[in-house]
Amino acid sequence: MKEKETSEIAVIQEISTAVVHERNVEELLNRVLEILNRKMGMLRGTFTLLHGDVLAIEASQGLDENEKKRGRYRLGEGITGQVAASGKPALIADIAKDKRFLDRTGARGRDGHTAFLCVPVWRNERVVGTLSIDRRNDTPGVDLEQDLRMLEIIGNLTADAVAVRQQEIEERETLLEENKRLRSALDTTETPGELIGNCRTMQKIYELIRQVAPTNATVLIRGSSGTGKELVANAIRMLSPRADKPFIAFNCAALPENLVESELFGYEKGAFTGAIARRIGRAEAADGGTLFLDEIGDLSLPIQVKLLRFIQERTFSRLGGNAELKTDVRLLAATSRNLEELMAQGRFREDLYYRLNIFPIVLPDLKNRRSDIMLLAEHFVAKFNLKYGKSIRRFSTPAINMLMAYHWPGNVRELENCIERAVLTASDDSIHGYNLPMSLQTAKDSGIEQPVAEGTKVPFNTLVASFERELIVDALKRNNGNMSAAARDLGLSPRVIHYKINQHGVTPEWYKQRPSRRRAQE
Ligand SMILES: Nc1ncnc2c1ncn2[C@@H]1O[C@H](COP(=O)(O)OP(=O)(O)OP(=O)(O)O)[C@@H](O)[C@H]1O
Repeated sequence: MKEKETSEIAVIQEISTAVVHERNVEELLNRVLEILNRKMGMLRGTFTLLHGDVLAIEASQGLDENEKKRGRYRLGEGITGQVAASGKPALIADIAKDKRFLDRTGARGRDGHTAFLCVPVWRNERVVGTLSIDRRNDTPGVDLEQDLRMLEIIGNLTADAVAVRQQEIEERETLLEENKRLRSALDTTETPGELIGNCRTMQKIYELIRQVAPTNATVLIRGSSGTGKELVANAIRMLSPRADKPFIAFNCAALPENLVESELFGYEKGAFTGAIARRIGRAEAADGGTLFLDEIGDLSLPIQVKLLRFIQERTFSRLGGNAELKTDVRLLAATSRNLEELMAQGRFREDLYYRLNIFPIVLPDLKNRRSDIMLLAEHFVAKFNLKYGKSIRRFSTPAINMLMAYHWPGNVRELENCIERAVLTASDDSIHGYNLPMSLQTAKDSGIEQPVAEGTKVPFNTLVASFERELIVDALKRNNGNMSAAARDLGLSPRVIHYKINQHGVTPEWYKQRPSRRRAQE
C-alpha cells in the first residue's frame, strides 16, 4: 500500500474513533479539525452549519474569534455558499486566482500557494452544513483531488454530529424566542405596543390583544378614525410569534378601485398596459408575517370575493396570471365603517363579514375615555419635547379644562396634532389655553364648561373618573407636586392617593412649580 493511502486510513481511523467516543458535539467537531491539521497538514479548517439560508462557522482551526464571526455566508454566496446550495464539492487550486473566493473571515494572504477545498455535509438527503480546509498547493506529492475525496468521507462520517449540533442550536433559538414572547405577553403591567391609556375599556382591550396575539386568528379592529386601530394591529403583531417577520399594511381606501387588486395580489408582465414586469403584491410580500388591511369596508364587491377566497384557502392569483399561489399570512383587518349597515345595503358580503368578524376588538372614541385625555396629552408633550428640543413640563388649569371639555371628533389623532401645535407655539415651560386651537377655545369661551360636549352621552363612571383626576391634579398643583401634602389636602391616605395617581396616570412632577414661574401659571 502506498504511504499516502496508509496515512489516510490512519486519519479516518482516528476520526471514526472520535465520532464513536466523543459525546460532546462541539468538542468532536474541533477534534476532527485538529486531526486534519495534525495529520493532513491543512492550514485552516472550518465546519459551517446551515440555519435558514445562512451558513455560520460552528467550529474552526486557525481562525480567531473575530475571523470566525465574520465568516457568514448566504446560500449561494461565495464558494461555501455555492457548495451548500448545489450540494457539490469545490476545489480551488489557488485562491489568489479565483474571484468567487470571498475571504470573508479576512484570514488569508493571497500568496499564490493556498488551495481551498470545500465539501457539503449531507444528512437525510439535505445539506446541513459544509466542511472546508485550506492547504498548501506546492507541497511535494500533494494531490488535491484525492484530498477532496478524503474530505467527503470525513464529511459523511461527521454528518450525524453536525446535524445534532444544528438541531441543538435551532432548538435553543426557538426556546429563547418563545421565552421572550411569553414574557412580554405575560407582562400585564406594561401596555402592549405603543398604546397609551388606563381606562377600563382600554384595559379590556389590552387583555383581548394579549389573548389573541399568540394565535393565528384573524382580528377585526373597529373604531372611529384616529382611535388607534393601526397601533392595535402593531401591538398584536409585536406580541405574536410573527413579531420579527414582515408587517405589511395596506389601506384599501387609499387607491382607485382598479388598482387595489394588483396592489394586493400583484400582477404578471403584460397583465395591462404598463405592466412591463411581474410585480408581487402585498399578500405575497407579507409571506410568513402579518398582513394588515385597513379600511376594509371600502373594498369593492369583486375584490371582496377574491379576499374571501384568500381568507378561506390562502390562495390567490396575480392579475393576468392563472397560477394558483399560496402565501402564509396572519390577517388583521380594520374599519371605521359600519359593516352591518353596509351589509344591509348589499355593499359588503355577508360571508366575508363572518370570516373577518371572528375576533372583533372595538376601540372607544376619545370622548368616551375622558380619564385618558390628560395621560395621552402628557405622553404627546414628552414625544414632541423630544422632537422639537423643548422642555415643557405642565399644563395650565384653563388648558386642562379645555382639553377635558372638548368632544374630540378626530379622536387621539386630533389630540396628538393639537399637542404638537401647542408644544411648537409654547413660549415658556407650560401649555396655556392660548396655545390650543380655536375650536377648543371656542368651546370654553362660549361657556360650555361642562366636561362633555352637548348631545353626547358619557357613562357616569367616566365622568366620576375625570372629576376625580381633576381633584387630584388641583391638589397637586396647590401643593407644589407634593403627593403627601395633596393627600392630606384631600383627606386621603398616602396609599390611596398613590393608587389613584397610578390609576389615572398622573405625573406629580408636572405640578412642581419653581417660585419664579408661579406667576406665569394662569
Ligand atoms: N392609545 C393610543 N396611545 C398612543 N397613541 C395613540 C393611541 N391611539 C392613537 N394614537 C395615535 O394617534 C394617531 C392615529 O392612530 P391610528 O393611525 O392607529 O388610528 P386609526 O384608528 O388607524 O385611524 P384611521 O382609521 O384614520 O386609519 C397615531 O399617531 C397614533 O400613534
